[in-house]
Amino acid sequence: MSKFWKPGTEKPRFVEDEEGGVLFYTSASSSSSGHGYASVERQRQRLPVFKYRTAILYLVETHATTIVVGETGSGKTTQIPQFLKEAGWADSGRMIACTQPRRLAVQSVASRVGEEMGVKLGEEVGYTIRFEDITDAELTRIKFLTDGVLLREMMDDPLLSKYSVIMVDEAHERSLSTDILLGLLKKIQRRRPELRLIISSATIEAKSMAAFFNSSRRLQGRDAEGHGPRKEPAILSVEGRGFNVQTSYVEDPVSDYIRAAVSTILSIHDKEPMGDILVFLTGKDDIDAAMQLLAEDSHHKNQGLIVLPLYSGLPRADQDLVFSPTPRGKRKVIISTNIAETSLTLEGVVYVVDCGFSKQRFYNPITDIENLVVAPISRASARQRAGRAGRVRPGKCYRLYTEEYYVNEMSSDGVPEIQRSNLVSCVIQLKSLGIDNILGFDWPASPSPEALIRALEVLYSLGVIDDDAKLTSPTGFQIAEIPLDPMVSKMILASNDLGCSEEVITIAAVLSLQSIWYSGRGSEKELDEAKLRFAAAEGDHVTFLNVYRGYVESNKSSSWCHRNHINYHAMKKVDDVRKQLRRIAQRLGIALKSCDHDMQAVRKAVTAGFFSNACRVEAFSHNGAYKTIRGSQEVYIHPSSVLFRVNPKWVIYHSIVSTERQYMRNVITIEPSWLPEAAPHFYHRQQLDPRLHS
Ligand SMILES: Nc1ncnc2c1ncn2[C@@H]1O[C@H](COP(=O)(O)OP(=O)(O)OP(=O)(O)O)[C@@H](O)[C@H]1O
Repeated sequence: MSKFWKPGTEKPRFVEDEEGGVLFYTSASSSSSGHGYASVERQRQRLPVFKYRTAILYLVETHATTIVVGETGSGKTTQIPQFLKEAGWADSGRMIACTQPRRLAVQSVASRVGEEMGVKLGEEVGYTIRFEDITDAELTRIKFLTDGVLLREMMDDPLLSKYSVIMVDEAHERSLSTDILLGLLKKIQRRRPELRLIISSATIEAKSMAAFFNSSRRLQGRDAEGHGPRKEPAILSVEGRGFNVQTSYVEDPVSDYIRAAVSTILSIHDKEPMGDILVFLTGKDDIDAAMQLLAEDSHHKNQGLIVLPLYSGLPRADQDLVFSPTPRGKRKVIISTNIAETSLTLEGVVYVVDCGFSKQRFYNPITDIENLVVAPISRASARQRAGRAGRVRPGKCYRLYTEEYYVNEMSSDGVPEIQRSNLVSCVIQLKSLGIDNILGFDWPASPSPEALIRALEVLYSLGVIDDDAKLTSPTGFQIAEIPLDPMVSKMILASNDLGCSEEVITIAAVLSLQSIWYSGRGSEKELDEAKLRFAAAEGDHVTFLNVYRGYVESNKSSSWCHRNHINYHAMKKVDDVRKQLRRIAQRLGIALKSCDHDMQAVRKAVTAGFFSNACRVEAFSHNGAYKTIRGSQEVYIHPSSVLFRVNPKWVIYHSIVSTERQYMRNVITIEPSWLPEAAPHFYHRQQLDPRLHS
């Protein structure tokens, strides 16, 4: 039976892995970071992928699809787009695209490549992520972008005609957008034989990728005259990795990975030479808890540590701190979610601490609930995490799980996101690109028919598709054009008739961020008090409106935000997203109108989009339990909501997070009679009436 490490009793003890502790090797010697072009050029030439330059260019020239397999740190992301540019693939106004599953990776890889090429970011090298476009229509030749943004670009340019080569990076991650993209790119290739695809993937996935791109008979060989690229994919394996990363495992399983991570950090700081530490935990709550524990360290082993969080909703200024050089004599500790798992190079990082878990989406089509659940990572993820050390010098990785668990129990790859997600956004995207037979679409990994049917049902109820499952005009086309979750887009459309588009656009902008509150260490009480100053009886959405109004009345002042525990950078982002959404709304013919204080209009607009997330409080519940109307699932209001402990009878939630319970985040009160009005097919009156009288 496994032994468990008890927090506070002893520290986790590590053993090196049996292969001599060496996961990665290189012939290159350690180097410090390069400043100036010459040293950057030397660094480029040391990367394993450099030796394959000619082979890569030959394969891209002669094959429609090239799958490049290589270890993390071999230089695929930063070098291949440059090789292509140097070889002329971006001449005559053409462009090279490189997609990433994560926004942070897009930004950081683009700035690295810009630096290596000695050009200003946004000119020859640029990037686009949702709501942020740092490219120049005339100048940009290499463009980094999220796979989701490339999918959006297809709405205006279905054949992606401005790109000569599209590199889909980190394809093994099997993100939802990557899988949709791969299916669509395969289709585009038939219409544009001159388009070249490069799929960069970890070893295990390469064969299935090749099989996918090879799976159509029509794709084999060259054209009738023997011209053009070969249509069956080429696979190139890039041998060689970054620097040595010595891996250790705990001897016995740990029962509390946050405490184990903190004592590992302190022990590295105590015993190991200088070098930054990157710690992988699962989410902001974990990160806050670990930061708190580090701050409380009574033995003062934390002296000289600069502790920084890293997660997807973090404001840009805080993100920049993570990438900034570590002051002399100090050691940075970056505590991150899995957003730092792939494609990132954090120059100072020598040590990686991996808790072995991440937050993952799981959608249940029966209950129609998509949860973010803390679940074990795969071996592929663990290797990616270890690969964040050893990028510019040798490193060490401390895994907070046993080697036995890593070898025998951890799954080799995770389940593709498409098989564990709500598919509403995915279906509308395909529909808007004219793909009507969703069930027959050529997916790299098939989604479950139940999830597809659920998505079609919700889209039908939203009025996005008609009886023939085609996009409705104008509603369906309008919703597809707004770069937001279709439910949020529907809420914006509904606000037109309800005369509250200004308010609803503000709410949509706030919901597009993770949080607008500033939750510093030990300031939970002050944050709760600040929230009370804005709290609205109608719920969180209306509270956001109060905050935004206050922000505008303060002349968008940073000190006002500071005083009220509101994140100033988040508010600036809200303003920015708001401006973009207002422009889109105007283009779609939505009148920009304010309803002033008529919050019923706002609540009805939210209901129009989110009717499928309606819940009713349990009649005899003393602990604030709710039941979802559609799936009869037990859910609770999240403690961060202004309606926590208020427990109004009928509510609608924006999303669910699962910890020990299923918690509703961002909750608003509604009248039950609005549900059948908003979605008559979804809610029949008969279904609701008995509950109304209970
Ligand atoms: N910002 C940076 N500062 C210093 N060196 C960097 C930076 N970005 C990349 N490098 C160097 O380039 C190497 C290759 O990075 P690149 O992202 O191209 O690798 P990769 O093969 O795509 O790996 P991954 O799949 O992990 O992203 C890094 O290991 C590092 O040595």
